[in-house]
Amino acid sequence: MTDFQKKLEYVKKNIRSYPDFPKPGIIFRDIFSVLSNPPAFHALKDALFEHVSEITPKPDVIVVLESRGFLFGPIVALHNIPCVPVRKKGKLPGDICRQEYTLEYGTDVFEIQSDSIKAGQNVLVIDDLLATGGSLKAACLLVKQLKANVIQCLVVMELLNLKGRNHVAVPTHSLIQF
Ligand SMILES: O=P(O)(O)OC[C@H]1O[C@H](OP(=O)(O)OP(=O)(O)O)[C@H](O)[C@@H]1O
Ligand SMILES: Nc1ncnc2[nH]cnc12
Repeated sequence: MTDFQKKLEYVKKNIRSYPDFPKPGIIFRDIFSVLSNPPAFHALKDALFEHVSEITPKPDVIVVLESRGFLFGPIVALHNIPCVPVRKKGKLPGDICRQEYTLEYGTDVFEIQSDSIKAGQNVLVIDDLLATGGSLKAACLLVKQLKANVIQCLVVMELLNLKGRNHVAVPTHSLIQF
């Protein structure tokens, strides 16, 4: 096992799981249990940095998804990559693009500021978790509305049984799988 894999095993061990939350049948994977454990959070930060430093071409922009994506995208943005938020409806000022999407437990609307990404830029989309893929799919469609290219979607955790990556039309990487 490489040091990189050991780090991720350690992080995975520190993710608490809550059966039947927020609805019966769903196992909630609580990423905040990593943030409350500094060695585990450091290990995750190192793994994220290592992964992103190997992406070619280097992304021009990182798009982060509200709200738990906001925990990790800005850390990676410290590689000197501009960081742009995708937020839930009604929270962003100025001209916006909008995309409705479905979740493992509901529906919502994502928005991005129209001038936040330039046409043709290479974008890395970051979120905490891939479940059904609805959120990443919507984020990719928003980037497409701005005529930019998603070169990769990156998540900390992927729920393999939901096969969400089949709904995301771009290369998708997860650090930890359940
Ligand atoms: O692959 P999907 O089925 O789209 O699900 C994944 C999304 O669901 C969760 O966010 P949620 O909308 O619950 O919001 P939060 O981050 O604000 O808690 C999670 O943080 C991902 O963004
Ligand atoms: N099972 C799950 N655990 C944590 N966050 C989620 N978001 C969507 N599904 C989730």
